[in-house]
Formats: sequence, C-alpha cells, structure tokens
Amino acid sequence: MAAVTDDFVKKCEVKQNDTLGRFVVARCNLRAGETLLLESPIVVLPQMGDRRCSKCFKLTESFCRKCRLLALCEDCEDHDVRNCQRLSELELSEDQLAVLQGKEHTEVQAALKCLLLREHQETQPLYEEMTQMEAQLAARKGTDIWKKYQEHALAPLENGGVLKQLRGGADEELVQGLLGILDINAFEIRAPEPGGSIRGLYRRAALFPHSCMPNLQTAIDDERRIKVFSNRFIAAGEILYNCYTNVLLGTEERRQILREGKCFDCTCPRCQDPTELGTHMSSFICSHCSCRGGYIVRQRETGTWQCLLNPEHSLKQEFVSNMLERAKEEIFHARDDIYRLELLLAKLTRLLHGNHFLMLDIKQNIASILRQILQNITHRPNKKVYERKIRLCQEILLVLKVIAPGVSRLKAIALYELANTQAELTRKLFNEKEQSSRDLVVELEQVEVMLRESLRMLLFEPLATPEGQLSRTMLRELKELQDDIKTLQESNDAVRN
Ligand SMILES: C[S@@+](CC[C@H](N)C(=O)[O-])C[C@H]1O[C@@H](n2cnc3c(N)ncnc32)[C@H](O)[C@@H]1O
Repeated sequence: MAAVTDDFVKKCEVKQNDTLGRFVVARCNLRAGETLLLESPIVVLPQMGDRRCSKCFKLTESFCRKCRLLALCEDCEDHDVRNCQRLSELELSEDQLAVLQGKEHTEVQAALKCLLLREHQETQPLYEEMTQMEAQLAARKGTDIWKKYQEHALAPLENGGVLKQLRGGADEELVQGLLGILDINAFEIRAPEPGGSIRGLYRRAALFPHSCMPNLQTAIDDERRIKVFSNRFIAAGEILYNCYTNVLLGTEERRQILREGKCFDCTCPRCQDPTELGTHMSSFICSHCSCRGGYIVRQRETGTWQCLLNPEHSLKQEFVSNMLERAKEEIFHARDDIYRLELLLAKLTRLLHGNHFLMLDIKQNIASILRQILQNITHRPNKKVYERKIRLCQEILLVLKVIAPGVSRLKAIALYELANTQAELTRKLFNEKEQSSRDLVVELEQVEVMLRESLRMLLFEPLATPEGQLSRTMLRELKELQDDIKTLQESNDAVRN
C-alpha cells in the first residue's frame, strides 16, 4: 500500500486551475529542507522498451512459470501472489501466450500491472486514484508513442484474449490512458544495475507542477520511497514546484522534453528569459566584428536568433540546429578522451558562450576524467591537473548558483569535488615544500567552509541513497579535516612561540 506521511496533509493544499490542472500550494511557511512528503509507490515498472523481473527488477527475458504472463528472472522464485493467481486463472491458448510474451511487446507488462490493481479489492482504491491522474489523452492521440502502445500493448492484450477476461474489461482508451498516466506522472528510480533506471508512480508526489526553477527537491531511497522537501524558504500560499527535467539543459531542449513527454509549454522565469537568467546557457557568440562581446540569443516571441547588441546580426534556425547536432555528435565520440574533449572545447569556444549547456557538458566530462586521473596515484599528476579540475568545478558552480539557488544536490556535489581537489592540491604543495604550513592552514580553512556548505545541502537526503551515504562520508571527512587544521595550528603556534 502506498503510505503517505501526515506532513503532506498538514503542509500542502491541493488546488486546481485551467492551466496547471491539479497543483499544490504551501498551507504554511516552510523552512529550507523541510519534508513535505514521504511516500511509497502505487506501482513500480520498467522503462518503456525494457522487460524486467517483476520481483527484483533486473533485466530479463524469462517469465513466471506459473502465470506465464509477468516477467520473472531465473534468480527469483515468485512475484506478487495475488497477481500471479489472478493471471493464472485466465484461459489462454499457447498461441495467445506466445503473442503476449512477444519479445517486442514489452509494454504488455506495464499495462497488465496497472490493470491488475483493479482486480483486487485491496488495491482498487489505488487504481481509482491512479485513474484521476493526468493522462493527456487528447494531446497524445495519434502520436508516435500512441501508435507504439497500440502495437506493443493494446494489440497483443486484445489478440491474446486478456482484456475481455479482466474485471470490467478494458478498451483502447483505458489502456492508452493508463500508459499515458505512467508517462506523464511517473518518477525515475535507480535500477538494480549501475546507470539503469525503472519508474514508479506516486499518488501525491505526482501532483506537484513543474518549474525549471523549482522550490522543491525529490529523492528516492533504496526502498523506493520518495521524499519531497523544500529547497528554500517558501511562504504560505506559494505554489510548490518540482522539476520534471534536467536543469543543466538549455531552454529549447528542456521545453522540447516537456512538450513531447509531458504535453505542456513551460512558462517559468528561466524559460521566459532568452539569456536564461544571465547564464547564457543557450547563447551563441556573435562573430560580427563590430560587436565583440555580443551574444546571439533566441527571441521568445519571434523564435529568431539575434545578437543582443545588434539585432541585425542573426543566425538561421537551421544553422543553429545543425551546429548543435554536430557538436552533440562530436561530444559523444570524444567522451572518455580528455585530449579530444579539450580540443573540442577550444574549438566550440569560438561559437558558443562558455556557459552554453554543451560547453558545460564537455567541462563536466573533462572534470570527471580528471577525477579518475587524480584518484590514481600511479599517474603522479602535476599541479596543472589539479588547477584545471578546480577551474572547471568553479565554472560549473557559477552557473549552478544561478539556475539552482538554495539547496541543490548538483551544487553540493560540485562543491564537494571542488573542496576535495583544493585540499589535495594544497597538501601536495605543502609536501613538496612549495607552500608554508601557515598557507596550508588558510587553504584548508577555505576547504572546510566549502565542505560545510556542501554538507548543509546533502543532509536533507535520505540515508538510504548514494547522496545520503555521501553525506555520512563527508561528515567523517569534515571531522578529519578539522582535526588536521587544529593540529597544524597548534604546531604553527608552537614554532612561533
Ligand atoms: C505530473 S502531472 C501534475 C498533476 C496534474 N496537474 C494533475 O492534475 O494530475 C503533469 C501535468 O500537469 C500539468 N502541468 C504541470 N506543470 C505545468 C506547468 N508548469 N505548466 C502547465 N502545465 C503543467 C500538465 O498538464 C502536465 O502534463
């Protein structure tokens, strides 16, 4: 059962209007980091196109030997007993089972699991709540995704003889509606394998509307419970916003994901501002010699790309799209190769603003390769490697401070990376006698400030998440750093006296 904490009822009010549909406002003032909701999912499912074990969610092509309809890996013995029993009762021929188990018919699993909620008295209320959620049926009708679901979920379920045997039956509208509800409302959850993802549907968490400048943050723990908390002070009456997309993307990319995936146009302050709050995360450099320092941005009303200093200097949409596509391809091919990435960064510097989202992507890539180099002591990296990583972290942080004000996981991790590298460099310089003990203390005190700031943001993360675990490690590291500083200060004082 999807348990909901009282916090939501006490602190949140669900409202409705024509633009947002149902949305949530704060009933009272909320402190930064205040928990609004801790909730278990109604249902957990694979991402579209994946087939995963119904019990452990590992990728699999095997099915339960009893019901023969839901996926079950070789390592798991059983899955939900009620669902298994109910599906075993269906009268299906071998041919029908073959259709339902078809390799390409992965969406059968998602539709079945949602429909099964209606089959049992205990889960029926959850099914009712699920069907209240936004499905965007009208906007999705006839789209590619609709056709895909028609082919890989509806047709096999109909031809496989399942729909007519379920309680109350099910038609195209219902199956498309349930799959639409998943696409519009589900949250991404970490899959058992590194880097993979599955999705979960949450009754209350799905009610928060989107903003690219959210005032909420969400975290999903190892038990797949979602925690929703405020990322800054929120005054009573303010709308509570979650972010449905990646804040490190440019405006057009974010808006396209929201339009295609969630069926609405975002009107948040960042989307309205062609400079993206002055970060220039989508800006091109104007190559016209008379306006050195001019940036070409996309005008919201006309969709044209014009220089902020001289509107006559413009770029064609086709040029912009092609250029970005090419750059994305080059980044993809250069990944893992620090020399190619540095060359690409230098090349694109002539075309894109240093904060352009593709430039940030390259900078993150380089910083992550540098982390591996610095972690490997056999590499014996020199001072320049540390300095490069520090500069990259600082550049990324400057942008994050604008687009993710308040408590931010991304900012906390970038700050932690910066603090660690700074500490390693200053210790190295001290050991190599390039820095005095007094300078070492000053530098380590700055690192302490950064670590504290990073930790302050990560302390709201649930313990059973990688970020929660990182916060524990950081607490330990902070304590060690403080001990080091104290010892160094004492020895400096002893020398002075
Ligand atoms: C996860 S649901 C949010 C809850 C939904 N409003 C409801 O009534 O169930 C996402 C849907 O809410 C609406 N929505 C969320 N944020 C929005 C925004 N910033 N602007 C316009 N519509 C938004 C869109 O219809 C979107 O498809």
